[in-house]
Amino acid sequence: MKKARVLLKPSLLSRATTVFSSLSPSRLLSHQMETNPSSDSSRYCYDPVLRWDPQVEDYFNKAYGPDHFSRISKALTRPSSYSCIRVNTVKTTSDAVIEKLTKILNESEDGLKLLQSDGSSSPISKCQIPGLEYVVFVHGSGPHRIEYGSGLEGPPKEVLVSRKCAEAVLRGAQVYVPGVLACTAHVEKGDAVAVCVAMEQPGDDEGDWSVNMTRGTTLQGLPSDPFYCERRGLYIGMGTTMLSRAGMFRVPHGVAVDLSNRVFRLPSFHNVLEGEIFLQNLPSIVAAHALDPQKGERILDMCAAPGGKTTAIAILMNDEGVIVAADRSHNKVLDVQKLSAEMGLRCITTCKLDALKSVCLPNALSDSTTLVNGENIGSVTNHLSSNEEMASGRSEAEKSPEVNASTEQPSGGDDVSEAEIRKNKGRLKNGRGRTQSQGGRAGKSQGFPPNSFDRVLLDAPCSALGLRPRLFAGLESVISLRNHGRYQRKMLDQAVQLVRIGGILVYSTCTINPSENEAVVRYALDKYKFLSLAPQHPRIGGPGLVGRCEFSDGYVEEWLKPGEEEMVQKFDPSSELDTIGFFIAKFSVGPKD
Ligand SMILES: C[S@@+](CC[C@H](N)C(=O)[O-])C[C@H]1O[C@@H](n2cnc3c(N)ncnc32)[C@H](O)[C@@H]1O
Repeated sequence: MKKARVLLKPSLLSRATTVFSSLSPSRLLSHQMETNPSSDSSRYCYDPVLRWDPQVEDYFNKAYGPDHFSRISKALTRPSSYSCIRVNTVKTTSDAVIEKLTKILNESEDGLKLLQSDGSSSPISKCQIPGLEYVVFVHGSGPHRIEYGSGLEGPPKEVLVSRKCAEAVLRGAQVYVPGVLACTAHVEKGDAVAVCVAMEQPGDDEGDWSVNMTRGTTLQGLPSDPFYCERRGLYIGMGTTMLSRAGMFRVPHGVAVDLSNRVFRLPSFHNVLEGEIFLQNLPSIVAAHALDPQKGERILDMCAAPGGKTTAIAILMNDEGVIVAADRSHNKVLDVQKLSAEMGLRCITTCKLDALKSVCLPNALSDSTTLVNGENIGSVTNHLSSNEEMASGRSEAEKSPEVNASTEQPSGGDDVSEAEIRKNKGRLKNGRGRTQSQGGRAGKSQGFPPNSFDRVLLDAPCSALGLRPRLFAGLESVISLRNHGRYQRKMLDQAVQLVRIGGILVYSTCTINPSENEAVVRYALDKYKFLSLAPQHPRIGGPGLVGRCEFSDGYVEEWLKPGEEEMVQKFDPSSELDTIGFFIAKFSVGPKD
């Protein structure tokens, strides 16, 4: 087995000093206590410091103020203190779900720990926010102080896991075999081990970070071990090995460590009450409410996978109307289909579509062929109507007056022949457009005509710098953060065209980065004078950032203007709501010139 390389070469020390400059004084002091590891309580604890690119840190310090950004940065390293569960009200009720979850918790060891941690009161409660009573919270606990070395003369045996594995474990997952990178020598099945995290370290080139460790490395529990210093304060729990050391690096999957004593205790509801509940962050649920979808409407979800918001919207519409759930990735579209089928939602139609090419120009499509959910619907003589039908999953003849009333009919829609309508009617009766019957194929779309949706959700791909827990953030530079914003503006340019006059456009991201939030809103309002910010219900997030930021390279980024900040919702991970970082803007679409 190859030996792990020592990571911090002398030439890198100056950079490493910058990287570690934000270490707390107690952690700096504990660097000097390597001689007696087992008594070093500041080593065997969970006290991570999130690493940022220095220029990004500087930018966020300017945007939020250093104290506030330091609180945000700390909050990002912890999981939210509760799991948020959206109940599928098409299938069940929150009371029924609470009853079932209580039973599940009472019957599991982890669940019992949660019940005990909170005295006599139940860790399960209904959300008190008006309109969100179908959301259920299961409260966890932590951070807990864990005695890693109690009763031991030397340091505890250790299992070192990847950062991604650790982030999942902090959310309640088990320690699975593929996440294990290194382990102490002579570990047998049933041994007590401390689990710690291998964090990315700076590489030779600027902005280059890697773990740089061979999987299967043997740890000696000595300061000469790879990652010895870097593991300080990165211990996430104590557990029992389910495999010997050799087994951990031989078998391809399975649980490596049963982590019974965790820094954070959060119930894992993986595969529980499938179809009846969906684990979803609170701001994502609020984003679906901000769209305010109405029964019978036609909605486009431009970046839909895995379908969390799509299904939330479908439930708000009581599964009546049409939601086109699009995503660039074929496999991810299949995930949306699977989720919709599990939840028993029939109003969702899926398609593979690049959001940057969502708008089709009628003259470019006269002889094109359109696939819907994997089925060829033939040459499109009138693309407008065919796309409309694709979105609706039914022909014009089948539409209820309610749909027609709430939908602006694009001109030329009645050019479709009677024969075409009859043909499609028959096909649709057999279920075309129903996600459940697709058998693992995602239909391609060539885009939609302008003004063809009542509402559009653009839940844009983003830097995800609001997701929690996050243990590392060094990969984003100010340039990459700006580039995310550019990509999102291009998507927004498409979204704006697809919403009908009088319709609604919701833009959301799961990042704290103003370049992807306030700056995108500024762009939209300045470029499209027919857009205006609309009030959101419920509004539980905080205000957006007002002002601008001037960068050292001369680039100026404009954010919100006074008066606009209360119209958006910015979810701050360090606030009392204890959510992920998230941003929602809702636009009304006025007459377009
Ligand atoms: C933030 S996630 C969406 C989460 C989803 N709305 C939900 O609530 O479950 C962003 C999605 O955008 C998709 N995506 C990225 N670039 C895209 C593009 N150019 N066109 C369409 N989808 C894209 C990704 O595949 C990813 O699934």
